[in-house]
Amino acid sequence: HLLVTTGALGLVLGHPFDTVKVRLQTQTTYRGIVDCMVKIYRHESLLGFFKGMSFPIASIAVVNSVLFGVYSNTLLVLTATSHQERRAQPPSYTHIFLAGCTGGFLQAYCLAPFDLIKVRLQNQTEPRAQPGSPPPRYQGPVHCAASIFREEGPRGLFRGAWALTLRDTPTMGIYFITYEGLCRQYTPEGQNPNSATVLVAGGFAGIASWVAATPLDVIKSRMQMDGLRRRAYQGMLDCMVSSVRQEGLGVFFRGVTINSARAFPVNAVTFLSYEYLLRWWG
Ligand SMILES: C[N+](C)(C)CCCC[C@H](N)C(=O)O
Repeated sequence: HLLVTTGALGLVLGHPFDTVKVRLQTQTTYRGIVDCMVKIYRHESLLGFFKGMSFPIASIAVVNSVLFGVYSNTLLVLTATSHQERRAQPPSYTHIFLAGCTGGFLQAYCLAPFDLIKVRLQNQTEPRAQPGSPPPRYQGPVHCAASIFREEGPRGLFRGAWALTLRDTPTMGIYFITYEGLCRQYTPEGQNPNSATVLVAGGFAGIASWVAATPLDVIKSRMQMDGLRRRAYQGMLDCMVSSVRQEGLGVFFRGVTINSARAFPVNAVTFLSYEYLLRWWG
């Protein structure tokens, strides 16, 4: 329950940052972080920052269980040491990286439809239902899922899933390597890292992996928005090429600043609850 509660809390607090990131990556109307925040607040009120939040919250438990479950089981298979023995016999960084990649690969498939609906809802700029004004295209997460299914077919729900998988497979390896590396650096041999170490290592793991993930994150978000009206991109490669042509190489780092600010607290609490769970039940 702790994993679920703190994970959800981190997600709620981090969501406004995520919304600004997604808008900066997929829309050209904003000049920067502050401009985007001011416009959202003016046109959509505070509620605008929380669009698309319910599905990520509903799915975080499943997605994180898949990620951390696959990660620790892959490590178990690779190293043949249990959780209890792990502090005495720490796994190699190669094994950590491979286990992280495996976890990232499998969680990406669970995440894909939820992430798609989140991005579509976050990009709706209409203010909340006002009498007289036309309603937004999607009325909520379930309506959004049903509309995508109807308009774009069942495969439509997996739009951008390939880019998401490519984004997450190596960067989840980086995520766990950074976390383990920092923990080992600041923990005496054979001991468990203390809470402060876990928080800081988790926070930096979040930042490091998100910085590495940003180029494909931009492409992923753009692929997910494609198909809404008419298709603009032939595929992932075409999306990359035309984005760079139109906006320069800087396009690959859209939203990296605001996303890093979000990543630190969110991933600090994620790893803290992971460590507590391991110690209680591991
Ligand atoms: C691998 N990648 C960098 C994409 C994500 C790493 C952190 C995932 C975490 N649930 C979060 O929302 O921050």
